[in-house]
Amino acid sequence: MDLLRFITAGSVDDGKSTLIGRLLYDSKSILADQMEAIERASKSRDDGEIDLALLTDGLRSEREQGITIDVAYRYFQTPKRKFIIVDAPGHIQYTRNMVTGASNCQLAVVLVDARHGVVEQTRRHSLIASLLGIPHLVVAINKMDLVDYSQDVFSNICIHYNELAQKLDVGEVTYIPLSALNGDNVVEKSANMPWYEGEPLLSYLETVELDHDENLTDARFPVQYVIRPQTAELHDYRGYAGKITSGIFRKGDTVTVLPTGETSTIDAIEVAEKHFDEAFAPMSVVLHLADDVDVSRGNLIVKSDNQPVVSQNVEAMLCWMDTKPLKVGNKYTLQHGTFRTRCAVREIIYQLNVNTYEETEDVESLKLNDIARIVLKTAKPVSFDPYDKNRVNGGAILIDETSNVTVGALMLRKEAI
Ligand SMILES: Nc1nc2c(ncn2[C@@H]2O[C@H](COP(=O)(O)OP(=O)(O)OP(=O)(O)O)[C@@H](O)[C@H]2O)c(=O)[nH]1
Repeated sequence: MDLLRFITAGSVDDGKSTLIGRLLYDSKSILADQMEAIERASKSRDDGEIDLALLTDGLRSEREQGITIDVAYRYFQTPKRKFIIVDAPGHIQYTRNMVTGASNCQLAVVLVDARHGVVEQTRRHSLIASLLGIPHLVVAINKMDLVDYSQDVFSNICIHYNELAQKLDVGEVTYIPLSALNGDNVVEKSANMPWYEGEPLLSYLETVELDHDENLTDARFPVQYVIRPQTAELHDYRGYAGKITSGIFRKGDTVTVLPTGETSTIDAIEVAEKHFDEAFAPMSVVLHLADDVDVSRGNLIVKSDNQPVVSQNVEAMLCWMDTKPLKVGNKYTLQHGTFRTRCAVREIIYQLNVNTYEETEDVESLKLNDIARIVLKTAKPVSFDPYDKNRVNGGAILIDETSNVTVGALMLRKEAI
């Protein structure tokens, strides 16, 4: 069964907790003891209704203990698919939370309160979803019960959002009118909105096509370990262990080791001591090469006829996640897959206004949650693909050298001149 990993984003009080609660409740993914606890807690309410937000928030506070970055993960399953909901709470540190949670999501649910329409947070969340290259976007227009389930209200928000989406590089956008509180169009199709011809949220989540999101073209294998047994009879054995992050490798393929550029062919592909003729992302394998080339941890093995950019000058979009500002000239560690190198901030090309999407030049420093296009100079060459072509091999992070904390998320774009 396949797995859909999605993030929910919305301003405080748009109804995110209620929506997640409703999804879990109506799809019967709540454990019996959790259900009893919620029913007990809800009894104290005047209307005696079950408070679905209690379920989500209860789980959230459990998960938050001891976690520095504020993202909670929730799992549920229907007969059709498994789901992981990445729940990034909507308060102040939203950019950082959303970036942290969303980088490997295939879908984002952006909540909009039907009474308020597109607001600042909607713009910010949509921008981040677009920067992170999330291929599917659901605009969930919630609290439709408070606007008399009006088709006009829904259509106006869709038109307004569409204008915004034009300015961004967002993938597929789907609009769903719903009431998380009453359950309209969450799991069951709503009788209150007969004018809506689309599916309820859950059926959309169950059926949205995910296969074409996989990058099967660029074969990329970051080396995690070199395996070199010391026993005499195995003295020829040398394998490279790691996880294929994209594409397909076959026995006999001509490959190049980056950044050195040495070339060889694949002699064998091994998974749990069995041999295979081919392997693809996201399999963990041991590759054997025909020649005794120099390979170490952090190197990238690729097919020779499809190579990434290899450069020490890298242009990237950056989400800054530290309270200490980033300044031009500052030095950090860049981590790209299994590869690490020191780097310096060469330039801030522009800073992006997260609400108007305008670009400001002549910026010398960035503060927490800022987004900018920058140039890094690295000590060793980085072997990367543009993020919009390959999310795994185009993503990287910046680490503070003294505290060892992740301070920035990078979407690598191209070689800088
Ligand atoms: N009328 C109506 N109220 C709703 C709906 N969805 C949520 N609410 C109410 O809106 C308020 C906020 O809902 P929450 O689910 O707590 O909001 P949230 O966005 O999850 O907030 P945080 O996750 O805590 O940031 C609560 O009082 C909900 O009962 C809806 O569809 N209709």
